[in-house]
Amino acid sequence: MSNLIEARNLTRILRETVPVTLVKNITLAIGEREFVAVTGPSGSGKSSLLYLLGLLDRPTEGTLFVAGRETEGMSEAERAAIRLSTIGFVFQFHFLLPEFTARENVEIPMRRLAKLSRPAMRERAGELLRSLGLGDHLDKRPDQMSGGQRQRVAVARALANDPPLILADEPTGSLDSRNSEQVFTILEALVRERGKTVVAVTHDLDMAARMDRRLHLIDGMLDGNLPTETPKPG
Ligand SMILES: Nc1ncnc2c1ncn2[C@@H]1O[C@H](COP(=O)(O)OP(=O)(O)OP(=O)(O)O)[C@@H](O)[C@H]1O
Repeated sequence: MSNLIEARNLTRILRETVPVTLVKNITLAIGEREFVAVTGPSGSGKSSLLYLLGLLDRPTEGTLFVAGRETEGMSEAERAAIRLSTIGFVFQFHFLLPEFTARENVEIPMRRLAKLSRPAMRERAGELLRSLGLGDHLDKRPDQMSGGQRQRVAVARALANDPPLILADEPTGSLDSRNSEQVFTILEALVRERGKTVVAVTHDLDMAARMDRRLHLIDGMLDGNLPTETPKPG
């Protein structure tokens, strides 16, 4: 199994008047078809780690390979190209563009990648939304949908360019329990049925317990400095 992410001694220090260490000495590998939770107390560096792994931020020290490519010497344009094709993001808040329909929001990353024809993009956006139970909402704008529906549109948008890796920062953090469960089930199905790797920051320890692996952060460091392995079911 090849690794989608390999990080060695990843450290990120903010050079403020007083330096702030966001994450420190993180070494980890995440393979294909893994469902990984990032847990830890508030302020322990979970979001900071996810941003580094997603090439939204650069480490101060250490090396990071994403999909087999060393990222350190990359230009912003190269990093953006990898993000677009290899990584889908889901955040706590949906960040859909309010003036566009669900389908258009899902088409936007496809337009940026520009690999499909316009009709094929439209078709694929519709298929993705239907597969997430949103067939009746293709032409609705975000303000015409519920919170749970909007977050499912955000998941469809993350899948737009068929990336192998989905990074999610508290994807159920602003949802009620029923919608949280629905979004969790969708993320799980992305791994089990579509072969994606999902790495999700969560405060919800019950959810984390249902994932394959937990990366627990304390003060910016991995607990024990080793990923906690648990046997996979089956
Ligand atoms: N731009 C910044 N300037 C100063 N401190 C920062 C900045 N960004 C993050 N921090 C601090 O770095 C630490 C890690 O933040 P981070 O958001 O990664 O933690 P987290 O585990 O995701 O927290 P939460 O669970 O509350 O979202 C925190 O103590 C935070 O206050």
